[in-house]
Amino acid sequence: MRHTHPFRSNRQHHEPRNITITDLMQNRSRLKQALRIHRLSVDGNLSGELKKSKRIYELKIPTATCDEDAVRVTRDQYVKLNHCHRPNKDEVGLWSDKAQESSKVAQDKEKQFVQQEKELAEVEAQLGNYADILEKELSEAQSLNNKKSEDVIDDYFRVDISNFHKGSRIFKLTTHSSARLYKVFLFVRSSISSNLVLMGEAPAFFADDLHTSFSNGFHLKLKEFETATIVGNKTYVIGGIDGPTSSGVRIFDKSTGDWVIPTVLGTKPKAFKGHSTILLNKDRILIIKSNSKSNDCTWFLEIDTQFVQDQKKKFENEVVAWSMGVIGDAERPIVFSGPSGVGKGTLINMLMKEFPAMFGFSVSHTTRAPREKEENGVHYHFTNRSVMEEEIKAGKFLEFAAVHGNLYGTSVESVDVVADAGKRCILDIDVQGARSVRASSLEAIFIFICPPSFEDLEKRLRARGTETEEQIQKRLRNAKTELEQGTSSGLFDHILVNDDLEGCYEQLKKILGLDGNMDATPKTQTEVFSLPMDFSLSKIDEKILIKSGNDDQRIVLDLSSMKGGAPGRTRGLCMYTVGDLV
Ligand SMILES: Nc1nc2c(ncn2[C@@H]2O[C@H](COP(=O)(O)OP(=O)(O)O)[C@@H](O)[C@H]2O)c(=O)[nH]1
Ligand SMILES: Nc1ncnc2c1ncn2[C@@H]1O[C@H](COP(=O)(O)OP(=O)(O)O)[C@@H](O)[C@H]1O
Repeated sequence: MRHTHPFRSNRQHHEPRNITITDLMQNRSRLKQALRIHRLSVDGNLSGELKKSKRIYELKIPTATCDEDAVRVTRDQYVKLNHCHRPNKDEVGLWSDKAQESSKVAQDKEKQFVQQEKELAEVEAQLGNYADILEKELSEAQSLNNKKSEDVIDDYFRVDISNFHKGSRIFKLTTHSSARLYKVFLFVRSSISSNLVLMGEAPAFFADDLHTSFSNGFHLKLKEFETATIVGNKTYVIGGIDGPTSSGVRIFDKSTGDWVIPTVLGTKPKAFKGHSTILLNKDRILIIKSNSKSNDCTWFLEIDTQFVQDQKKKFENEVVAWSMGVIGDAERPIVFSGPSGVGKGTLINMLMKEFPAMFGFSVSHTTRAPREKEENGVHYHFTNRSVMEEEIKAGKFLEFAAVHGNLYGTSVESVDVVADAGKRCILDIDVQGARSVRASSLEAIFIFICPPSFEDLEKRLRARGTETEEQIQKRLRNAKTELEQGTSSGLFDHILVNDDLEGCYEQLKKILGLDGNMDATPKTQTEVFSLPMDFSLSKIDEKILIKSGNDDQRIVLDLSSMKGGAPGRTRGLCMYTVGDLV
């Protein structure tokens, strides 16, 4: 039986065409010869689809796979890349430089962002270089084509540079059907290592073992522990085991036919095996981890919440954000603001000393120098401006502001750490920061502390003895504005005058409901139970039923009091087991 040549263009058919493993294997030696490829991998992990539409071919390769490949190749310092293009001396030098850059990047996080940008520019430049090489080979191939008749590979793919853009690792390849070389260059940029890896041979792409077919008309082979959730034109593939090279989330956009690696914000769940998902309100995906404890099984991937929409504008890319679900109604965080020297720190210390199990302090980042008794990681995370600016760009901060000539910011993590300890979070931030937090999903209580008079404030600031005269002057100047804004903006729920310290502290406790006889233990603790390995999820109103496949265990996750969300925790969840579902 004459086998149809899988790579030969067929001008009669403009239907999508898949290359099967069988095709590939049968043509292997010929391919290798024609391509001068030493190794043609037919790797079960790689799958893709070769689609023909008029004269445009698209090669789609699951990006997570590319990622892993990319990193392996990076570590091997390019040697393994030498499959289909024998690099010249300059190129080898270039790539080993790049490999060195990669380890440097890993060691030196400070330079990561700058490095990424630099590398991206280099990739773009290199794409230009390779386009020239490809162009040359194309004409060679065309002349070959005139000499030989049969037995040749007659599709030639050329990287269409216009399709290379940030965040996407799928490249459209344009065919030149008269050419005799089949060669595909994959240009892959790894977002984590910020290194790039270039040039592999065309991996095996095949379609005969695709086992997941989606109603929205594309084929996708999911890896183990991956789930796919369809939201309109987009399919969110969430990875169960999250390697260091993968964001754990990739999105297939049906309208463009492209895979997109989104910018992932928030603290993502640690590696887990197995999970189920269910879409909520089209703006977030609920993820329930298998084989986990009820206090650590619920996560949300926000895909179109207000926060995510705002971030999409900022990053000009697809954005998703993780938020961990917290069972129980964790108490609202408390934001303290007030001019320098008013006594915020003093009041906060009193509160934390009297109720150590109840409150946790959000340790801010700052670029100001530490004071004599201040400890890194306790009073502040002391950092420098360039690092902090990079981290701000990377979305690490819930809020940040320039105060008295320095940068200050609350990282998402600093608030999460307190919530994870089951404690109520206290933030000491300026008025600008308070405004940002008000606009966020943190749902805090806002308390502004005033001095009895400006003279008292000045006295306290001088008596503290931690600032130079110049710094004191600057703080006093800023205090005027802060006092104006704090007392008139309606931003704060409570305004306390710190005249007599003890009196002020009593008032504070009253606001927080701590004045009577009360139990000063955290209120978030609820019974912890285990979730099964296999279960199904169904949604009934605002309740999610988690039903075990093996036994009669039924768990209800009640989302009716759900609040908060990225960039913090999603709180107010209630989870309980039931015998019979009513
Ligand atoms: N926006 C914001 N302000 C902060 C943060 N941490 C501290 N601040 C504010 O920065 C200002 C200066 O703080 P600091 O240098 O410790 O001086 P102090 O106010 O005199 O104790 C104060 O108003 C703090 O409330 C933060 O993470 N974000
Ligand atoms: N009610 C008060 N009366 C007098 N001194 C106070 C009072 N509250 C705080 N102080 C003192 O004022 C100084 C500044 O207080 P601090 O808590 O460091 O202010 P902030 O954190 O707002 O900058 C400290 O030396 C503190 O002991």
